[in-house]
Amino acid sequence: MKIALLGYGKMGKIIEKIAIDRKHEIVLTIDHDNMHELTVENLKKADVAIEFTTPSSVLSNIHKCFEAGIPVVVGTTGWYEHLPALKAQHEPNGSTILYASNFSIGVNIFFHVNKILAKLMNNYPYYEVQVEEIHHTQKLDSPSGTAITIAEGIIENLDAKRDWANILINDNDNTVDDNVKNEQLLIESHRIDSVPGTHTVIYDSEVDTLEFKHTAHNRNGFALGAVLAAEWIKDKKGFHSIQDMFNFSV
Ligand SMILES: NC(=O)C1=CN([C@@H]2O[C@H](COP(=O)(O)OP(=O)(O)OC[C@H]3O[C@@H](n4cnc5c(N)ncnc54)[C@H](OP(=O)(O)O)[C@@H]3O)[C@@H](O)[C@H]2O)C=CC1
Ligand SMILES: O=C(O)C1=N[C@H](C(=O)O)C[C@H](O)C1
Repeated sequence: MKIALLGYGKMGKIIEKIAIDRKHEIVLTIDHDNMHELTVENLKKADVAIEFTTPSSVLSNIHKCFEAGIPVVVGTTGWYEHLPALKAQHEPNGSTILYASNFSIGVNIFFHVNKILAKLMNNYPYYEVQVEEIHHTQKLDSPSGTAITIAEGIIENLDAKRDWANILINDNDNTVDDNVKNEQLLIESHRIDSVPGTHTVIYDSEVDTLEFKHTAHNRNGFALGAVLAAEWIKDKKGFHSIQDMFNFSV
């Protein structure tokens, strides 16, 4: 499969290696300093594009891929508020995209179990729930896309929570935000050195604490998931989330 790589940072470089190991060919690599090469003509040389850039560039990159008529796998986070409008405008034209706040298999299992756990916790209202995410200090968006997906999974299934609120906590800052209302699910974001991504759902009561946690040891799981997604989407049409690719059952 011929792949166009949009974004050649921490993720782009690992994706390149895994794609080559899986016998794919990288026919175009776009980074900040050669953006002029991101043309419809160049994109048409690829079967699929994989996009891991920044929240401010992702939308225009998606539009370029749609214009070129190639499917695009999007890992960039921090842009999902534009998804409904993008879908309404482009799905009817047969444009193809697969997006995920997290491509790792472990996190997608986590998403699934998180929903089941939230439903169960309706029976135990004396537990207060909170989401915590920890990422490296270069991360541009907060809360993380993964934390938002986790929060949405809880809000869909736990009657006590209606929406989420975020606080970004700096090292050694124990500020508690009084503005978070009872019916809001708190997402606490921490930025520490080079942490690849840690997410925890915490149910706390007076007598005990229940913690459900995913820790990424490195970025390889995200990158492999993105290449698998590119293989999956190559001959499909329309708007897909990664849930369409995974089919969990027990
Ligand atoms: N869904 C998932 O599983 C995962 C998602 N992510 C998300 O992916 C995104 C990228 O992460 P990461 O690789 O760690 O970030 P990096 O900052 O390491 O890489 C982003 C790269 O994109 C480049 N870039 C900036 N603007 C453009 C543009 N217009 N076109 C092409 N390239 C551009 C940057 O160049 P320069 O530095 O010169 O500006 C940089 O090299 C983030 O949004 C992150 O949250 C990350 C890991 C997993
Ligand atoms: O920026 C990152 O690094 C990551 N971003 C994604 C997110 O926002 O959830 C996925 C992963 O946690 C790493």
